[in-house]
Amino acid sequence: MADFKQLAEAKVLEKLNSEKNGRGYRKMLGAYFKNHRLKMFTILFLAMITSALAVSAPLVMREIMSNLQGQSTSKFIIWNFGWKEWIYVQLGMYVVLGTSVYFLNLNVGMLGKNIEQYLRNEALKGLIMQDISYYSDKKIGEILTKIGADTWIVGEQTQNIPTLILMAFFNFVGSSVVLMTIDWKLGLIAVGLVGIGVGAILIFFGRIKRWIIKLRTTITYVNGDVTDRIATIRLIKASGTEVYEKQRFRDLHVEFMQVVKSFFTRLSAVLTCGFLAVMSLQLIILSSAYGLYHNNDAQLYVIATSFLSGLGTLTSPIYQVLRILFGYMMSDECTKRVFQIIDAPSRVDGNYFNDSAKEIKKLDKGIIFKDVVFNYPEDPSKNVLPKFNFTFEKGKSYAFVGETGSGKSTISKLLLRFYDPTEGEVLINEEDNLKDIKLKSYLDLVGYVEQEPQIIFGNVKDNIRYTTPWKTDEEVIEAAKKVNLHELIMSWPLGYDTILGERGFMLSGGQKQRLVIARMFLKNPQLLILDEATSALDNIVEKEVQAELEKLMEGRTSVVIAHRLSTIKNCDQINVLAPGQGVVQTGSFEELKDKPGHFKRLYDAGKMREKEVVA
Ligand SMILES: Nc1ncnc2c1ncn2[C@@H]1O[C@H](COP(=O)(O)OP(=O)(O)OP(=O)(O)O)[C@@H](O)[C@H]1O
Repeated sequence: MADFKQLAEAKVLEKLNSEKNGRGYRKMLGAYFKNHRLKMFTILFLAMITSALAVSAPLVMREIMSNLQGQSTSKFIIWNFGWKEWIYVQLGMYVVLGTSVYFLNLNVGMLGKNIEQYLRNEALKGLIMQDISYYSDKKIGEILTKIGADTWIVGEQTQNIPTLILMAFFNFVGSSVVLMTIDWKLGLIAVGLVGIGVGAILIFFGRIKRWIIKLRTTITYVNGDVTDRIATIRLIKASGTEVYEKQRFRDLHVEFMQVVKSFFTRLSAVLTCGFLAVMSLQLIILSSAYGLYHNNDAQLYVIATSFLSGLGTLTSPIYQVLRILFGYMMSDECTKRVFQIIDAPSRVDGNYFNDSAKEIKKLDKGIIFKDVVFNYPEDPSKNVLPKFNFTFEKGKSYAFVGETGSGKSTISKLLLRFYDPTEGEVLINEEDNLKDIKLKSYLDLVGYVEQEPQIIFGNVKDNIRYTTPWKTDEEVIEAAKKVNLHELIMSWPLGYDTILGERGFMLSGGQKQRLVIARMFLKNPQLLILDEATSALDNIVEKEVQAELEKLMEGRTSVVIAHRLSTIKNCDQINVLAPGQGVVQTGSFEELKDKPGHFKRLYDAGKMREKEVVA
């Protein structure tokens, strides 16, 4: 656990050093209001009314008290008001105040939620547009914390911050004027003391920022860890490590609670100081009032009551500034964290918004890897594919085999444009650089089946037509029949409307893979990429699924990546890769199996296992 503390500390330092780069809360809110001026003015207007009415309450109170004391009958514009009339004025003010408070709450409530939703949408857009390498070094739980909790905090605080700022300002200015009008000497003392209090808070809060960063970093780390463990629940269940994990979670939260405690110790200290300052202020004002007017009881009574009522509004900025600063710092930190996602540059631009990029309608020629060199951007010093020239002719099937780590899957990732080549080009239809075309138009022509079938949360129908949502129910059923899934699906009470579990728990490995193949039948791609599509299946199921795949491959350009040589026997060309060397052997299965070299070694090594299947 010690490394966890170091990590949080290191992150805080890194954050404080790179602070200037992030888009913070103020900038975000400013940009939002620039596009929503009406909303901004409505909130400003309502806050002004609310605060004007709140601060003028002591003035009306003074009139009521003076009239009750029989001191005067005041003129209000043109009428002479007695104490009863002033009470009606007060009641009328409450009605207007209530109405403006209602609409103010409604507007800022909606503002908060709109901002939360805006940030969440932008972050999700950023995540979807990211290239695959973005996910290599990030925990899903950490990303979810930013998308879920951080945007929520910004939304919640936004409901309070703009109103609090306006209220603090209007309350301070308004009640200063009112109190000075009532008695300038006492007013000056009160305003001066509140000013000193607010200044002290501002100085203190500069120091609390570090703790806010630490708090968010720590909870993000904890959430990342928890999500990661839940995702590997099978490993925990299969290892019987439940008790160990329970203790681990507890330890993790002990660390978190230590950070929380340090934070709240500091926050409580400043809140207490604020509270004591407000209390002392009342005492100081009352004593000063007594000192100034103890000879005149009636005046002392009027001034003391109206001042006490006004002091509440004058001192409220102390609490409001505290809440503003806390909320602002929290939101600023959370906004910066969300913008880390939104502003992260993607290494691959799929030309989704580039209207001048070419659309590919058909794959009517081959695909060429021209002088392709590839190193993963995550590990740029390691060369995975040295200079590599290769042509995938239209309609032919190509297999890539080789020992683990030789770069087989890398070829499929380059064909899918998960990555761009470090050097060289991938040419579609033998002439268009994959980097320059609209990626979606190309991917619409590509089918991809990988080892881990991707089942989305939803019903069977929607899963099968995930890439082709316009296909009819009949076509979906036809595709399911082709992969021998129809009867199984119909045996379920809800048939094709059955919801598949979040990660497809209801299906066996072979059934999931069949469902993905049905998806491909429906998509009818012109280029098919099978990356270890059957390697997670046992021999018998593999044989069945392999038969479905061979049906699917018929007449299409196919790229098959496989460990089990039985699955590539019928491919037109087999290419053997060696780590860091690229293709070291090429030929048909029959040509290569007896020829001394890499393939024969692989073949001989797997012979015992392959024998029953290949024969
Ligand atoms: N995201 C990545 N970042 C850095 N290096 C990677 C990444 N993915 C793969 N590699 C490295 O690239 C090399 C080739 O990986 P690749 O997955 O293409 O091998 P493979 O032949 O498909 O292996 P296997 O048969 O085990 O699936 C390996 O050394 C691997 O460690």
